Amino acid sequence: MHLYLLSSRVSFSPPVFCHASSSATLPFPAPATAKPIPPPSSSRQPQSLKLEAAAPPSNSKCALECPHFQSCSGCTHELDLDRPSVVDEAAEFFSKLGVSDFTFDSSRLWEWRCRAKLAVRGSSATPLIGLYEEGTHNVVDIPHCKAHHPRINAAVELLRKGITSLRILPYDEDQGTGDLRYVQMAVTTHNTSLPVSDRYKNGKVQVSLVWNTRNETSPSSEKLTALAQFLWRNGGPRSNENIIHSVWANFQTSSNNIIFGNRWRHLLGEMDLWEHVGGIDVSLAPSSFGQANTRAFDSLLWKLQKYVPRRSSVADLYAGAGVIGLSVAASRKCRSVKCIEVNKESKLSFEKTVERLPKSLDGSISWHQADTSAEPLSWLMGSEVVIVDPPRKGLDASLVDALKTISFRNLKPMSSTDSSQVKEEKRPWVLRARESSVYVRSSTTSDGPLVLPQTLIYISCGWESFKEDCKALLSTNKWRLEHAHGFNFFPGTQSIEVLAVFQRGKVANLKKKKLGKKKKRS
Ligand SMILES: C[S@@+](CC[C@H](N)C(=O)[O-])C[C@H]1O[C@@H](n2cnc3c(N)ncnc32)[C@H](O)[C@@H]1O
Repeated sequence: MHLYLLSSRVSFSPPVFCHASSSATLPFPAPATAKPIPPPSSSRQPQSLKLEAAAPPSNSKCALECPHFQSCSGCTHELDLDRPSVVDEAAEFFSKLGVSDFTFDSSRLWEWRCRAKLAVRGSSATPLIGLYEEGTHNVVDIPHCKAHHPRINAAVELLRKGITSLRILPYDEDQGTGDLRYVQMAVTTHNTSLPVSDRYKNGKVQVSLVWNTRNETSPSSEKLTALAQFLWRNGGPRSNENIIHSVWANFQTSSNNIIFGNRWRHLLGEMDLWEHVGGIDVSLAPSSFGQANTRAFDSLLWKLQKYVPRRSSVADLYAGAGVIGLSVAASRKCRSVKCIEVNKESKLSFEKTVERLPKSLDGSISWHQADTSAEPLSWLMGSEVVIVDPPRKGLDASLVDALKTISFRNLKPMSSTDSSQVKEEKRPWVLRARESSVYVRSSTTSDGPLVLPQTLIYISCGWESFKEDCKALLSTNKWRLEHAHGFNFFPGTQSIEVLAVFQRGKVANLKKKKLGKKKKRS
């Protein structure tokens, strides 16, 4: 049994052609014969390509064929969706660092986006629902977006009808007036009442309406209720469309560019959105971070799990709702997993996900609301494996420094945050953070501070910042880079997701050590 203690710390569809192979790992480049791929909505197995530096360009023509490409800022390239050119650069980068196993996994090339935040502008008669035109604040309508899960496009059309028929006013940025500012569409593709092959295409959409009032008691809330009911009546489970999972409201009146305000209200439908990735059921509240490409994220999680030793102790930094940490807690039967995340809204989703973990797990699991840059050492000490998944800008400088300098000499500061001395902590910000932590106690105690991280797993969505962080980490010879993999998280862009595995110590030292041991034995 898990015991919770809230306690201290912180459509246009011309045929598209693309290389496709059922083989899991192919030498690159793939065979030159192009064959038609199934329609984008069908379920496809991920491909993993083993890449070498300076691989010759692929003949692949995996084309986006999106009618909005010229105007919308969402996608930056139309061809070779299966292999953005940054992959060659990555292969070369890792090869120079001595990594020989770099692979690139591609899953869905179209209809991959299961989470979208769209601006709502224009007028009630002609609403614009989409992304900004590059370099402007002009919103481009993208009803036939090829990256969106088709149910997102269907929900957007329903919303458009609702706005028009109920005369909802889209937000006017210059005046600060209007009702509806943004909409977030998040798709769950996990419906166990359907055969596995039908689940993805039959996803349901959690719609979050960002309303331009302080709260639900404001005069325009009647319109909000009417819009939610319109969506539910025409898209909910009793409708012919049956595409809406739930409707939420977020209240935001700020004049800045921040999409969401602090106040969330569940309006209709199921409260919890469940998805299944990395072998576990995960709950994703609309206010928590969620990965946009569900399928690619699932592939990454399965790969990542192999690099976490069984029964190890793990720290998951930049954890969101703890999906990565909890997935390894279950698959690797970890002794302890602690998740650290700055957004307090992720806590509830973490707790719900924990509730669905196998009851047989006996490791300790915790989630802490904290800024990892504030006292990074306190989160690193005591765990054998550290997983970092920072935003696009990369790791906080203080965390890079801590990773570069961490040694047993740092043990003293750690003891001051030991739970036996909680009463002595007087700093109000630390005490506040402690109050928002969640501990799942178990028969196994977590490691003490006398453990230093031996494995660092870096997940990156920002290639440029990753290269900088990687060079900084390797500069002191405290870490060596052992494995690297790329994942096609954002087809149509030059962004890839990277999974890099570092081990503590430099290669030369290790060899010396092994030689030394052999000599002693002989
Ligand atoms: C790329 S997301 C990864 C989330 C999570 N690993 C997942 O896959 O669902 C980065 C996360 O880091 C959090 N974050 C950003 N800066 C942070 C900081 N200084 N300390 C802790 N968390 C931070 C964000 O709120 C966000 O949830």
